[in-house]
Amino acid sequence: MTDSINLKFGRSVVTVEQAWESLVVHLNRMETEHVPLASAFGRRLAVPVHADHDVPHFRRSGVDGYAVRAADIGQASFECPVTLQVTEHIPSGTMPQQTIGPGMAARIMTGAPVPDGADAVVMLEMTDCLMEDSPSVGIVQIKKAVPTGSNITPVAGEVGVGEHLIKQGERVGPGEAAILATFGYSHVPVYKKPVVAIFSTGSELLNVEKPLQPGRIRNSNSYMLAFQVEAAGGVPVIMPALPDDVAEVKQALERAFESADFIITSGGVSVGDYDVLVELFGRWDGNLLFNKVSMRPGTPTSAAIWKEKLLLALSGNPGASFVGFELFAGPCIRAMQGCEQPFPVESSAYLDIDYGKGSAYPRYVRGTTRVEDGVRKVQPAGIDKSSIMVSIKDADCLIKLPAGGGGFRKGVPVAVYSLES
Ligand SMILES: Nc1nc2c(c(=O)[nH]1)N[C@H]1C(S)=C(S)[C@@H](COP(=O)(O)OP(=O)(O)OC[C@H]3O[C@@H](n4cnc5c(N)ncnc54)[C@H](O)[C@@H]3O)O[C@H]1N2
Ligand code: MOO
Ligand SMILES: [Mg+2]
Repeated sequence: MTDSINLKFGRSVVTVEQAWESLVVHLNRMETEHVPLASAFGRRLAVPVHADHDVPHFRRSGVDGYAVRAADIGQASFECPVTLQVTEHIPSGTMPQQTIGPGMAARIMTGAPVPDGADAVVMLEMTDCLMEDSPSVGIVQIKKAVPTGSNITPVAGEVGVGEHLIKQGERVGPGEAAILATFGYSHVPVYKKPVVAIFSTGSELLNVEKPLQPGRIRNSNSYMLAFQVEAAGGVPVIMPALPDDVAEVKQALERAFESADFIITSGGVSVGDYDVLVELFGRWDGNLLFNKVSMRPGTPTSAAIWKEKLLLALSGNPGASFVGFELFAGPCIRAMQGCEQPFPVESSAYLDIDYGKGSAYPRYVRGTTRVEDGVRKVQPAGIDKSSIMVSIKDADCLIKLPAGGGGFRKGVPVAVYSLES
């Protein structure tokens, strides 16, 4: 009992940044697996990607037209076109058969290999095709002079062999998919997604399908957290909500640790009589990393290691759970999949309202940004209380307000952490 009282009231506080440091050293990288490229969206690469060939790997025409020798058409104009002999037609995907000599041209399509001897391509609109009686022979009139190199992408003009293209740990999005496909990754080595068990604690919680009962509420945090897990790239597993019973909570967590890579709980971390996580940490046989963070909401956020796995215990108030997840759990899920910079990145915006409340600890206010006349402005997404659930949906960032007494005036620049959507 004395221990748990100490844990409740005698907690030593760490900063958000110190909490980050203590978390990263205890995170385990996930194993890797190969997934089909079409299923790799949002996954994190387990290897760096280098070019194993040049792009393009042949001299590529950028337009539909005629491949020519620029010197041959140096005097060409609409009034005085230059006539060239057409040697062949080159569709995309076929190799030219003939070298372009003086006085010759080849009809060529966008994306096709430029024949040897040619050093420019003239757009079709600048030409007149004459005597096109056979597919391979004809005469063309060129009505415009173009400089050497026109409309040709040289070999390696986009990417040279050996070039580093994507870092290990980067998330696969549309641009990465294009690169991976270009270099033949039909299957992509990625980190496995961490399986994240989500427990809400509290005897007041009703399952979502249950009718309301006096004094009881439906469990909303588990679903909110599950979607946050998905957005961060993990696999959420919503576990049955736990009553305020230490033995039951301990047993459920120990069982979950057998299959989950990471456990998140919400509720039961404050100083209340039934705050079970505090009781549990009081007799914890693992490593307690922190149990108080200098932040609002979520001051009693706690983290512990048990058998090399991480347990993050978030405050039960919905706003505190949401913010605690974004500051700590999301980064952990990203780091477990090799993300090099998993923590929120700070940018800035101008505060769009007076914010009256000072705070003993830095505040991480759920915020909504907008751009007006090119200026990024931000304001709280709703009533800024950690018990308020309904405005979480409007938050696209966290506004970081430093600790201090006086509040903040409209128009001051503030630090903002954008939330991944
Ligand atoms: N004497 C003090 N009381 C409180 C303090 C304090 O410093 N001294 N801190 C307050 C702050 S701040 C927070 S945040 C909460 C933290 O509470 P717990 O983490 O112990 O969470 P609970 O007591 O279990 O629940 C708090 C609140 O949130 C509701 N809740 C919990 N789980 C869910 C869920 N899954 N879905 C929806 N809502 C949930 C719960 O019903 C309570 O209303 O403590 C303050 N008190
Ligand atoms: O610290 Mo409580 O977690 O503000 O909302
Ligand atoms: Mg409580």
